[in-house]
Amino acid sequence: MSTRIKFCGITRPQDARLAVDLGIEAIGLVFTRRSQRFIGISQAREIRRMLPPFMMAVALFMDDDPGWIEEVIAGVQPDLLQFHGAEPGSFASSFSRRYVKAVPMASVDDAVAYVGLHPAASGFLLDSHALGALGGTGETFDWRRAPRLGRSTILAGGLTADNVAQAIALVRPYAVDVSSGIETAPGIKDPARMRRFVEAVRNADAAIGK
Ligand SMILES: O=C(O)c1ccccc1NCC(=O)[C@H](O)[C@H](O)COP(=O)(O)O
Repeated sequence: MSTRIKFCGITRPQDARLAVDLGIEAIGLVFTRRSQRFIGISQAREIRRMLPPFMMAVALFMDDDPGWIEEVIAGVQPDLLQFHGAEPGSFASSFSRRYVKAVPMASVDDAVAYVGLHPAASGFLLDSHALGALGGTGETFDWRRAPRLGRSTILAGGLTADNVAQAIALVRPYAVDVSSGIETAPGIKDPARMRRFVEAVRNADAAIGK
């Protein structure tokens, strides 16, 4: 089973188009207003419409107001929600949509216990940031701390074309998630880096017989 790929923090149609052409599985749209990668509903809807069947639009939130989350769901129709804050499981599952919970690895000692707080989550995005801090920083964490969660493991935080092979070999994640490692500036993706990242993941899979 090949390693799935998600490009997070997409803000421009041309970047979404290349993501489609590269055959990756998902793009992330950031709806938390504090982010430099924030995207509004009308732009997000335009990008959402460009996605072919079986490619996901993931809506990212961080301790956002439930009214805003409902507005995004109604306006964009994301396939999956992704929560990066201190949202309890009851809150995350109250939108009747599948969701992924980010695990703030800088603040979490026992990732397995943290995961247990979200029994309804479809997956867990292991990210480098601390609880309450913004993601998309380009920082890595010690991959040896990654819990073994099988198909629920999404590895994130500081991945690039240069280090993703090592990360895949060590963690064997279901999917990898990248944002700043394929950018020239926050929210501005770089076509060459996007291509190199996908190539590096494909080569890493081949090297471990995946
Ligand atoms: O991207 C943001 O600005 C952001 C803001 C608040 C919470 C999460 C955010 N991003 C999450 C991601 O883009 C990724 O899931 C992940 O953190 C990877 O980022 P990077 O280290 O830049 O590859």
